[in-house]
Amino acid sequence: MYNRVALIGLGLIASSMFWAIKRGGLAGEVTGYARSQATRDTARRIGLCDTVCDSAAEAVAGADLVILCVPVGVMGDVAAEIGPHLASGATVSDVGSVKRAVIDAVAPHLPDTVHFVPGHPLAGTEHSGPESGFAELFDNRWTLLVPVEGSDADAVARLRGLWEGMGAYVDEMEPDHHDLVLAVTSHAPHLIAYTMVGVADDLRRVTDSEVIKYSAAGFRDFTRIAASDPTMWRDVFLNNKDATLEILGRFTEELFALQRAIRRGDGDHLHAYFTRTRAIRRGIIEAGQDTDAPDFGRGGKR
Ligand SMILES: NC(=O)C1=CN([C@@H]2O[C@H](COP(=O)(O)OP(=O)(O)OC[C@H]3O[C@@H](n4cnc5c(N)ncnc54)[C@H](O)[C@@H]3O)[C@@H](O)[C@H]2O)C=CC1
Ligand SMILES: O=C(O)C(=O)Cc1ccc(O)cc1
Repeated sequence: MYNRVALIGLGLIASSMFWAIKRGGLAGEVTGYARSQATRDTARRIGLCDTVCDSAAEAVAGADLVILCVPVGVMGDVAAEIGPHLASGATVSDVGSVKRAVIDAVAPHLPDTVHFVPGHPLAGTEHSGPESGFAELFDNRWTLLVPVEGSDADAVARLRGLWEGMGAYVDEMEPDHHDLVLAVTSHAPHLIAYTMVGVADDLRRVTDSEVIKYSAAGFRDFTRIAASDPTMWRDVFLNNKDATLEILGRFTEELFALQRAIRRGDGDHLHAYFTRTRAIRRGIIEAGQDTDAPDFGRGGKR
């Protein structure tokens, strides 16, 4: 599908992309670059990328697809570094969890001769680094492509084909809408998990290790999410500030209302609220929107 793909930043997402590209035979050659020597050494040792380059400029030279797989806060710096070395007609994409800030940071550094098609795979784990990737990460998960004004339709279609080849379902979305949707579905939930684990840690003196020993599914999931990479998540919140603050504002209002219901013993309020939220989960399943369901994607449910 592409002759030469360059992956910049060799962590969870880039390494998963590499293994998925190899699994599907989707590119002639894959080059890679990471800022730290240690990451490049690890990548070479485990056979991650056909060629690991010692500079970003070298990695992107002659590539017809370049994908920025670095934390959101450094996307602009990396774009400035590679801009002068991009091949004419190449597509530049990214996998950042935030889209508007990345577009604003990256676009000014790209020459007019390349196509910019931002993207975001809605798939990940709490692990990071070059050894954490696996070919199946994107299987049956959504990837959102977020074309910018003037994005070339052929470049978008070709990139869609690559993601589908890596096992993903693909949709397109407008950048600000993406950031609001992700604030609800991913960014605010991560912050809530971080907070809950922080609260448990503050209580450590009182609870000793019982919180960990007896943690039921809910808290266990929070600890998994709260183990995610601190640099990545710092950058997500600093770069999706408005949407995250909007959602957290609504969240705290609802939380206060539930808190008051508990204090007042208002069981009706609690029961009505939990009934409504249960219907949302059932709605996801009944509408055929659960990508984990065995028949998802068949029978026109997508
Ligand atoms: N981890 C996850 O679950 C998901 C992450 N993303 C997004 O994907 C991107 C990458 O995330 P991960 O692969 O999880 O991160 P990671 O921490 O596993 O890897 C990031 C890589 O970028 C390198 N790097 C950092 N600064 C750099 C620079 N200035 N120049 C070159 N390389 C640099 C690091 O050395 C590392 O190899 C982020 O923008 C994140 O928001 C998207 C979907 C899921
Ligand atoms: O591990 C999890 O539960 C995740 O939520 C993974 C994830 C993290 C960040 C993204 O932008 C997309 C997916």
